[in-house]
Amino acid sequence: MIEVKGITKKFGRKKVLNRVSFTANKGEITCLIGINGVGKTTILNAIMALTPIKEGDILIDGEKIHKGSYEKITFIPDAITMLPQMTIAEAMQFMQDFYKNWNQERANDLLGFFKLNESDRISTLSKGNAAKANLLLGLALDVDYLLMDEPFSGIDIFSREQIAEVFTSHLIEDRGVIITTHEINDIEHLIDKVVLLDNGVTLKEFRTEEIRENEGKSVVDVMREVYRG
Ligand SMILES: Nc1ncnc2c1ncn2[C@@H]1O[C@H](COP(=O)(O)OP(=O)(O)OP(=O)(O)O)[C@@H](O)[C@H]1O
Repeated sequence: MIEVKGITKKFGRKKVLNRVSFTANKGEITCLIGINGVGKTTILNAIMALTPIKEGDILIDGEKIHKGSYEKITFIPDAITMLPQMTIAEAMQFMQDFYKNWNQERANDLLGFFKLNESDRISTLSKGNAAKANLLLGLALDVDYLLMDEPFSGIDIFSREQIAEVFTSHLIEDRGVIITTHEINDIEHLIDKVVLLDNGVTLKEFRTEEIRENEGKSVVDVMREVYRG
């Protein structure tokens, strides 16, 4: 389990996160939702120790996060970070050389799943295929937790659907996933848990199945209540 406990982050005088807390379980998809600029990426960066936090703790499987924790967790940014002149095959080779937990078998599975051509250069990929190649490079790592920043952002509906399918496939297995989004519609059915954020605080944290079964509400219903109420 990833436990984010009361983290506070300031950029200059601006407090972006104000004691944000939530948990994300292994084997589940947890979605951080909030409008642009609410601090979703900053939370993922804080978990990855890419940005220092002022207060609070982050625990992974009960232990305070430390250097060794990053063998268990990976961050998939919202855009591919490989050099544009690389082919997908070269990008995969780079990952294999760099990370000892690279899983070539899963990478090949993902190539087929996303119908990507490994001889294509990154610079020539459509937005949708670039997003898929980006996910492939992260999902092929053998880690217990995957953090994904806006994996559905700016791509067409068919690519979104194909990316959504990967979440219910064997390619995710029993790993824990945290994704950020401001568009919930396409992916509501995939999500186990939702964390609603606003003004640097956690407004509400809930399990989708519970609100569906107990209150007959969708995630969007709860969002309307919380954000407009
Ligand atoms: N390095 C930085 N220096 C100063 N301010 C920053 C920095 N990074 C982020 N911010 C500010 O912190 C706030 C939260 O940014 P963040 O990128 O975490 O939001 P977000 O919810 O991920 O937004 P989006 O949906 O647009 O990606 C924003 O107001 C942003 O301008």
